[in-house]
Amino acid sequence: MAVQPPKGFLERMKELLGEEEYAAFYASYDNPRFAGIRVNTLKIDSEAFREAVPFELRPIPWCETGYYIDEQTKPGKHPYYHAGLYYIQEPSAMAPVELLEVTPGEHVLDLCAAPGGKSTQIAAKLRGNGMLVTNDINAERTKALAKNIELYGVRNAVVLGESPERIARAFPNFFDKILIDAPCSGEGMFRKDEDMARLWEPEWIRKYAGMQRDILRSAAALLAPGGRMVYSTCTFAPEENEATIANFLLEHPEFRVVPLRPNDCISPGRPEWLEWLAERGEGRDYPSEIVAQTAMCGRLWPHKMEGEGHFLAVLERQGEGQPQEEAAAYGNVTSDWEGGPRGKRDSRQGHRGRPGTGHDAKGVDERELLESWRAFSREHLSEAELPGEPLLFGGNVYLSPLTKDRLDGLKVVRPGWYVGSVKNGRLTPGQPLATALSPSEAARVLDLSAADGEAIRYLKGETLQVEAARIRCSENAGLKGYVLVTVDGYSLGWGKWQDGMLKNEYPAGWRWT
Ligand SMILES: C[S@@+](CC[C@H](N)C(=O)[O-])C[C@H]1O[C@@H](n2cnc3c(N)ncnc32)[C@H](O)[C@@H]1O
Repeated sequence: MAVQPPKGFLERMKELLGEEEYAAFYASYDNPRFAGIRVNTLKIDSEAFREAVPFELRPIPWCETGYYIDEQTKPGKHPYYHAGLYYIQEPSAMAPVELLEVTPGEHVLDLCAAPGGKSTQIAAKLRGNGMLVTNDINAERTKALAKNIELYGVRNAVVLGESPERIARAFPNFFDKILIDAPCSGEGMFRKDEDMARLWEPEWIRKYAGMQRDILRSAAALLAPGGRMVYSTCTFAPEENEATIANFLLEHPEFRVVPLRPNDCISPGRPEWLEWLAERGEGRDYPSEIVAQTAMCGRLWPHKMEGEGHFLAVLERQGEGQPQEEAAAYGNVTSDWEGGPRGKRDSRQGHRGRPGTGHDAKGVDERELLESWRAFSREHLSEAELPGEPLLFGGNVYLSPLTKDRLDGLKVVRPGWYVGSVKNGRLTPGQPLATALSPSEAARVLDLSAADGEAIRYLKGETLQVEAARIRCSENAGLKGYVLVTVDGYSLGWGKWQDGMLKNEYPAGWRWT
């Protein structure tokens, strides 16, 4: 057996599943774990991806952009990984976002998001239109979340490090879709993460169930009428799954479970386990219509499909949805937001639109800084208008899908797409500007090849010898200035060319090691 699950856990599972199913469940711990990658369609479409990558790919049935891979291929050791073309993700973890049914233009919240696997999946579905607010209460974990948002080229995300209650106070009824990938006792991850198996304690179940109920309560207040949310865990305990949903439905009659159609991969919820809990004095009796709805939730079982254990519930809030056409354009939220999630904004107010109106906390003049951004755009970017509201935050310039006042009083990790920092009136472009730019949006591009090792040398931070003829300049752009470095056409970072040498601007913390 590759991993030995805790004894107390196995005893519970035997009681819940019964002898026959338990035998199959237990045997699944003899199987190797499954590894997966998901295509980042913000950067490359699935067909081009299948042709480009050297890995053997096998489709994951529940995620159109997901593939099983052989872990031995080391997917993290390829320049395309550094170009953000794919995310390495456990296959079952790709299911919740598929059920959220995100469409471009929506306001989406990922409430428990770090390190950001599901947020990058949501962002790909938004295709740059609408807004993703991605949050995690753990400050340390929001660093990885912000990095993933940046590596995967997401332009329309705000990263928060807040409690769900405080977000609910700031954004009541604001979101069309919410993902609650809840903190849980992690019983479904023992095969993937041996530490989880070693550390697991039965007390965790009750502790996490309490947290999940609080988080769901806030999520309900954040969702617009007619909106949808998906609740997911990677644990088997009914206290954290069917019982959490039953309690939620009891408290929130305006919600109903959207039935999941069971198939070869998704098994139904286990309403009978509510009774099992009640008999042990650890649950309660629920009205029959609530019990029936827990059967419409989904379970992914390691003995029935190729992935780790998960629980899924799709919940819809009754009521009229907001008119979708108002959400269609990126950044259409006004600063004088009132009486509803969306206001209209003159679409001409793009990033060259409304000027800054004061000084930031460091006393820096916003107008001056925003002018530096405009000057940079003229010199180093092509004519294309980039989306979002330019705003100053901590001395850096961001393009944000929200206006600054909407974020007042919240713990903001990134108020939007980080485009650069300003020193002595000049903007130094940020790495996230490069990763989210397409080559056609940059004034100068140097394309490296993944095949000949030059891209890896760039990713290691080396200075490259580059003939002038290799730099592709847009009309009116000279060779001097920031060069967008790409690998086979996909953005990696910045460089600066002079006299046959490319000075490497790839950040030290991102380098190939
Ligand atoms: C299952 S993990 C999320 C994984 C993530 N969705 C992904 O796909 O990469 C649960 C996360 O919830 C966070 N968390 C715990 N309590 C929270 C709370 N009260 N509010 C928001 N996030 C919380 C944890 O820090 C943890 O990062």
